[in-house]
Amino acid sequence: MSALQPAPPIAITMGDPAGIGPEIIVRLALTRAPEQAPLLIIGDATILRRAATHMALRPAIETIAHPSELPDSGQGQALYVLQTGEALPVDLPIGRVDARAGAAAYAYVSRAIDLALSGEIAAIVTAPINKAALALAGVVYPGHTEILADRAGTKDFGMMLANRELRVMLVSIHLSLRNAIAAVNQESELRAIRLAARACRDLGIQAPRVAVAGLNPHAGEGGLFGDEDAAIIAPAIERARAEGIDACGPLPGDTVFMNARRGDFDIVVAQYHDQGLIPIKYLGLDEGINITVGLPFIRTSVDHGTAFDIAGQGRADPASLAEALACAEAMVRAAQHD
Ligand SMILES: NC(=O)c1ccc[n+]([C@@H]2O[C@H](COP(=O)([O-])OP(=O)(O)OC[C@H]3O[C@@H](n4cnc5c(N)ncnc54)[C@H](O)[C@@H]3O)[C@@H](O)[C@H]2O)c1
Ligand SMILES: N[C@H](C(=O)O)[C@H](O)COP(=O)(O)O
Repeated sequence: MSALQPAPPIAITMGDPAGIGPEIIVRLALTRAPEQAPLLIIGDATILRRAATHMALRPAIETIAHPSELPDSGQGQALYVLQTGEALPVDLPIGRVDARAGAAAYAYVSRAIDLALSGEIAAIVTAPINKAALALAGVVYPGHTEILADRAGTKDFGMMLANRELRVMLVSIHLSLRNAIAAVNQESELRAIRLAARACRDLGIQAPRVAVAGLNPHAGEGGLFGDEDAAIIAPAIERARAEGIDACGPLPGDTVFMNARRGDFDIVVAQYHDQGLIPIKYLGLDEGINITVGLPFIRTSVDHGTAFDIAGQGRADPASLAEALACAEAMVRAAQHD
């Protein structure tokens, strides 16, 4: 896109209406400067108004039929809502798994994907969905990432979580631990290493240093604790190195994140969901974000879930959503200058 053309707006999907998504969106809007562009939300105006009322906040909440109706600037603290589907009942239970909420959350993401694929929005930022509610609504995908990748028609995608101290790319995402171990093969390793290097380059790191965490304790300790590290992961790293990627490992999973955090590596490839996400989330949910790598459009997300335990109490922190929006804005600017 030409640097002279304004980019289309970024859309935030509201997430599960019974979770903290609506309240962190309202709080985020009120942290913005009035001269900024207003937020475009794909969701439900009734539920956003309810969240604002619970918190005794009064942002302007307008509904629109298309992103092109969004004012350019001057209403930074307003929420413009692309209402998707029937309005939900104002007494929809808060903090509970509900099939109506799961179906609505899925509809918001689907609408966002349509708009991103047609170029009518520049990026998608997602507030959290609840996977149990999604499943109760009959949605077959476990999470956003799988929905986005399938709808975008790509199998070459990955989940990256990042904060100011660490970046992590996962070899597998939403699988049982047993299935995640079974999913460790040379192709899944190589794909994750390539995506990790690509994600870093997209963030402006010219020669990314990629560390690969081992699967077994002490990366197998010479075969004493399993042979996957030597038999599968090490050869995949060699293949990545032959392609020119500065990859090393497998390194013991219990210390590789510490080494990356002190600056030895730009990103760590983690062998399964919790191996990679525990170090990120342990540093705090407020700075972390989730980026889907490999899509034909930009997607960032909060690093936390629907937090049903505090939903409706006005205590949810919008910091991760603010970071996810800021990251999407930076990625849109970078893409404009490509
Ligand atoms: N981006 C996403 O859509 C996303 C991400 C993670 C989890 N989830 C889903 O969310 C649901 C609940 O997951 P969970 O309970 O494991 O994790 P969670 O992140 O919802 O909650 C974990 C803990 O962190 C707290 N917390 C989370 N976000 C917070 C915030 N913004 N401010 C203050 N405290 C916050 C919660 O109160 C809770 O104590 C699950 O269905 C899960 O799959 C969705
Ligand atoms: N694995 C993510 C996490 O724990 O933060 C989360 O489930 C979100 O995944 P999606 O972005 O695919 O919904």
